[in-house]
Amino acid sequence: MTVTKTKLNHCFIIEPKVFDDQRGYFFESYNKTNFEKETGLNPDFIQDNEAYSTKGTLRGLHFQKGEYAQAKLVRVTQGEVLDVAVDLRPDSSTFKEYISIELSAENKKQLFVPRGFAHGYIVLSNTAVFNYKCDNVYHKPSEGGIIYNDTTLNIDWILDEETFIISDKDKILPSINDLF
Ligand SMILES: Cc1cn([C@H]2C[C@H](O)[C@@H](COP(=O)(O)OP(=O)(O)O[C@H]3O[C@@H](C)C(=O)[C@@H](O)[C@H]3O)O2)c(=O)[nH]c1=O
Repeated sequence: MTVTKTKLNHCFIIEPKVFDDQRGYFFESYNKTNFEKETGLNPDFIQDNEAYSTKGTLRGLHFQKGEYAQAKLVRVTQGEVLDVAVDLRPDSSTFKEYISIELSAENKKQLFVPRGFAHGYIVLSNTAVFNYKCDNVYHKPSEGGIIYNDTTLNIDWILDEETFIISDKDKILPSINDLF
């Protein structure tokens, strides 16, 4: 696997080594030992999630607060998304900055999103299956979020906003400056 730093501290892009042969391909989608060696981090992943969405679906930007904060290792197993991570750690030199990266079943890239970040994605292909590992349990009362069209972040979600499919709860999230 190859691990590449992003401009956000502790947020890494992971590219697995893929073995192709006449049958198809094989790769290790997660290897704890190599992950820890290459990133210097040791998240204890305890939950795996999967979401299916259609084109234009935008989920985010989400986080869990306090003791229920979650780090996530995210990837796409069918289709393509634009994935976004926002640094919400006030003591970080990249506080209120974000990165975006295209994750797809084809490029097999993964993004490690640390605790203290907001995370979201939009589906660019007709459909997509999104998979991720979390190092903390889901806890609804601890949910928090930032509105996808936050004017401070000014994220380019690539697709036409009129086509976005967004949950009612995500349409009324606060701005980053309301939170901090
Ligand atoms: C995230 C989650 C949701 N649920 C339930 C709650 C709800 O009834 C249903 C759908 O939940 P949501 O609308 O919050 O799903 P979704 O908008 O896909 O939420 C996810 O978005 C991405 C961007 C993330 O980063 C994730 O951490 C998570 O917040 O699934 C669980 O049971 N366990 C979970 O871990």
